[in-house]
Amino acid sequence: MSTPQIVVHRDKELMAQAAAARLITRIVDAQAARGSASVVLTGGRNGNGLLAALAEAPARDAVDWSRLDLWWGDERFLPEGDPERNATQAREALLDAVPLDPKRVHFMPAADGTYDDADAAAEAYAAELAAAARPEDHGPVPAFDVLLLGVGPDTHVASLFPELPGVRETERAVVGVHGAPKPPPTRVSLTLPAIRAAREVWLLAAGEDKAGAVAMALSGAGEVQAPAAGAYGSRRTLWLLDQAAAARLPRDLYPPASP
Ligand SMILES: O=C(O)[C@H](O)[C@@H](O)[C@H](O)[C@H](O)COP(=O)(O)O
Repeated sequence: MSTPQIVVHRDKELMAQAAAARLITRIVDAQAARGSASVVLTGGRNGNGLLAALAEAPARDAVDWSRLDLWWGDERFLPEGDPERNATQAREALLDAVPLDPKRVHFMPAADGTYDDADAAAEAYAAELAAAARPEDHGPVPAFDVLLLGVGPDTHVASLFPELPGVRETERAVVGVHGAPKPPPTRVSLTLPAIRAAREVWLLAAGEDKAGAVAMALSGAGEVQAPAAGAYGSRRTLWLLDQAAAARLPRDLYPPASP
């Protein structure tokens, strides 16, 4: 478990641009060290804002897109191409604009009849993750280089909501989620143990409606009540915030924001 580091940016646009620059560097470094890199994407405005900023970043061509594995932290269990699917939004923000290897883009299953329900889809995704894990990963999912998470105003991350069964899961890597308070209600999500297999976990939050959630998760709350508190990487846990989302954090937790 790594102690959270907090970085506060002036506003959400700067936060997205700085996170995109940071992600480019991390991918390039991982590709230089090991030949490829793996990133887990999140849904939501801030995750998509990061992808859109990456699409605009001049340094994006430093990434070898054909040697990047992409996974998802969660997905809304809807038909392929639905505008509310995280995959559809990620395609629009970035993925359709860069030369990825389709074999390395691991979409979560869609509600297209292949799987009976979100639980069966979750099981299939867990099998895909297990097949990609190498012995040195020491577990049923790969040791992702960077796993991105948006933080909800109720402290949810991926589709792990406070007090729902998903956040209590300790065995399975992926679960079907039913009755999510954020629509749509049926989803597929990585669990906390799968999230914690990542080398680096980056949590993104912007806006005043996130200030309470950020303060709660970083002030010692339990992960069942505050799922974001249980999201950390084996080497690094980074909270990337704008000033509004950081407003209720004790000032001694982070250095002043850039002007
Ligand atoms: O499928 C989803 O909705 C997400 O993966 C979810 O966990 C999201 O990241 C948070 O709700 C934050 O969303 P915002 O960045 O839009 O606030």
